Amino acid sequence: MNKPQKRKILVAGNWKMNGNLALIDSMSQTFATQDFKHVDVVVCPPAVYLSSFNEPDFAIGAQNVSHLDGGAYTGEVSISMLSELPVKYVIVGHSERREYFNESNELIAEKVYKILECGLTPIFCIGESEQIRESGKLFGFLAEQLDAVINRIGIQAFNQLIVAYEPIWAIGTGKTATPEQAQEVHHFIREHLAGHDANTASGVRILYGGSVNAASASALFSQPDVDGGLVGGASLKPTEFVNICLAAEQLG
Ligand SMILES: O=C[C@H](O)COP(=O)(O)O
Repeated sequence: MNKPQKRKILVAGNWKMNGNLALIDSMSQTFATQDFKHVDVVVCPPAVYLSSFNEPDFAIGAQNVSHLDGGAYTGEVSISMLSELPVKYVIVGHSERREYFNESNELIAEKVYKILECGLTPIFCIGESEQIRESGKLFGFLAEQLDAVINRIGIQAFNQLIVAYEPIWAIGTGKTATPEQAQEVHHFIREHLAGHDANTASGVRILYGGSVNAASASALFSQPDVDGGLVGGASLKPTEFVNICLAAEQLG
């Protein structure tokens, strides 16, 4: 099924704390031979490499930003600093930030606010652990994550951001959600947003993340409410990542 025109498929590669100058080189060379028209491609390298790409074929995203504006905060990077770089997107709320750096729903909502205020596009991640899913609290848990942003900024924030649904049990495990599992949750997310504003809900792009690879991409991205992917491990392999983007291109 083709996506509505306004929901162009987006494929974002999140390198996490991986990669080096050699990977930037080989990724750029691999993409230089491609011409994607029906898919937006984003590469999110570690912060030190955000200025190292000279690649017109994909956009650049940061993996994190501070909620603070500037000052004596060793190690932090502000949104105004990112906005001086060729950065269009910022991942926010990734489960690894929530778990290892204690980022709360409220802090994440504040970061989303800062990113939007500066005119960049948040890739706002939500997702549940296996334990939450098995306890039957899945939808309530995801609703809380969404509501933190709605309460801080309003539903209109979702006109300018991208949601990424990443079940934690599928991240880096090789255990991809089935297309049906992904669709069920993406549909819930869209319905939840529609409870606030139907028009906003129908336009928001919702990516799936969790062990996406070239073999699983097409079935996932062809689900009616799945508008692309946030790809971790497979985005570190240029040919595999291009093949995921090609699968998306064919659905466009
Ligand atoms: O941000 C990307 C996700 O955490 C997915 O990672 P993965 O594709 O390695 O499972």
